[in-house]
Amino acid sequence: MVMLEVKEFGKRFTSHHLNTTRKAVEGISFSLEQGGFIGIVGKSGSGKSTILKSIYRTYLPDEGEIWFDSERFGRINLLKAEERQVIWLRKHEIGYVSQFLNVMPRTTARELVEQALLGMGESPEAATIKAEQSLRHFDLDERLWDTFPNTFSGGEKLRLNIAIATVKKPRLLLLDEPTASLDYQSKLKVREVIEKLKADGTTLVGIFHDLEFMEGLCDCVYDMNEKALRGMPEVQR
Ligand SMILES: Nc1ncnc2c1ncn2[C@@H]1O[C@H](COP(=O)(O)OP(=O)(O)OP(=O)(O)O)[C@@H](O)[C@H]1O
Repeated sequence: MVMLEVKEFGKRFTSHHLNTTRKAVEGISFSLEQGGFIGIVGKSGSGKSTILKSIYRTYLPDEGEIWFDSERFGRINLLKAEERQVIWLRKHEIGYVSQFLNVMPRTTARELVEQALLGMGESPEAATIKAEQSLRHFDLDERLWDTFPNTFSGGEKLRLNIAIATVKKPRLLLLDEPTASLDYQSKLKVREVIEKLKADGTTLVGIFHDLEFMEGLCDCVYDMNEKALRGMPEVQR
């Protein structure tokens, strides 16, 4: 079953102070089966993040179509989805993880994961149990659960970020260079997390600068330069 289908997608940005409009991305087409993992590769500024942010509707795309197989709304074009539908999809079906943790200040790690579950309609009791399971699953040290994440290390922030995004078991998870600021050991942890998600049947689209990191994880890559899908390239060692 096709989970995500991007057709002739394009996005322009307008600079109001310069009174100019510039095409950042155009002619992007690919599709992704349920449980698949596409890595997007291409040079800096080629528009990789713009694609992910448009799927998540942080950006409102202005060309083409992005079809998503939603449990709630059926096949839905994310470019045309209403604001209330987008909010629902973000709460329940589409997760987004970057290297940055953008969360409510003065809220503990445990509360952040619980809030994601309460937003989905879980009872407070179930939210407490599932939040703890998720924090444990992603190896966040128990001593950190009731503290504020602003002092967490890069790896700890990322694991919390992934716990928040995945606790709702999204059908589609978008990974926007989550490992960019991590050391090798922390990257290995993220790899394990992604392998677990894949094993659970989550569909993934990810951007990673490091091709070696993607090897064996992605089923194929979308190359922004060639504007085509292809198998994983051999990594030069
Ligand atoms: N909000 C925005 N307003 C104006 N221009 C933007 C905006 N977001 C992205 N751009 C421009 O769109 C182009 C694509 O940016 P994008 O961040 O998608 O590239 P990228 O391939 O992810 O780059 P990198 O690998 O360096 O992160 C760039 O030229 C960027 O300057």
